[in-house]
Amino acid sequence: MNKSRMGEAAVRARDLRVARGRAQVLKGLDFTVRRGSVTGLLGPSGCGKTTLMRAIAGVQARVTGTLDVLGQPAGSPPLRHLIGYVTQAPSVYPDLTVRQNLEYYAAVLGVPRVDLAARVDAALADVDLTAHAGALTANLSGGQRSRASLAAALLGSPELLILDEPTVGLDPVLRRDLWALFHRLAGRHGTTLLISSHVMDEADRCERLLLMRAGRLLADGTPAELRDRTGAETVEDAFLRLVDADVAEERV
Ligand SMILES: Nc1ncnc2c1ncn2[C@@H]1O[C@H](COP(=O)(O)OP(=O)(O)OP(=O)(O)O)[C@@H](O)[C@H]1O
Repeated sequence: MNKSRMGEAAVRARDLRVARGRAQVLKGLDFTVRRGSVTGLLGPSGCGKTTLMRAIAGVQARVTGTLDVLGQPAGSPPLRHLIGYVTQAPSVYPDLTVRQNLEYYAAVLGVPRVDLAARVDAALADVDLTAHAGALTANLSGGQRSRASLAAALLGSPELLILDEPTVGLDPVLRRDLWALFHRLAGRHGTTLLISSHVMDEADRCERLLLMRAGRLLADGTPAELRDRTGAETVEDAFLRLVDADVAEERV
């Protein structure tokens, strides 16, 4: 990415609302995600993280308000090649090997034939799957399969990577390595990463945090700011205090 664009908004939401079924699932969110940053999206199960990610990726129906992504309205066709979205469900084909999957996705993404093998090798190395390149995807563990999906998303060198709980089911060493990869992508390529997680100790690995509860944004700031604001020692405690305060306010 052009360095001069760092610091611009990768995502800008104003009064963002989403209805699913009869319920209002996102209830008027206002936030900005800076280009080239690693932002964590945290909150209890069902608070709307996946819905928000789907809206940003342009695949969510019934979105109202303003939602600009990389300077264009979410869902605009040119954004398709600029965004990598890795859902919680692996998107790789079980009856192909890992390498065949990546070759297929590289071809779909329009990677030139001469670059294809090198790109696939780099993506395999990034997610630590080189040793499993020839394995049938059906025979991988759950964590290996989700890393194969992540490798597929990396092939297109997206400007915005949206990762829905990418570290679920991974051991601490792999989690640490993946977080190092996320920061490398942001630092070296200026990629913007929006990463959801349930795991609060991962919050400290993010530059910025968006804390959600029940379809609303509870807090938006750096881990240090959130700790200072609440007087808590950990982000987990800060989050719990913010939730408790929010629940108490609702009861009034
Ligand atoms: N297809 C759907 N139709 C109707 N409501 C839905 C649908 N999918 C999700 N919801 C509701 O929308 C709300 C937000 O769900 P969402 O999946 O965005 O939460 P989440 O924070 O990502 O949860 P988790 O951490 O468990 O993945 C929930 O109350 C859920 O029940």
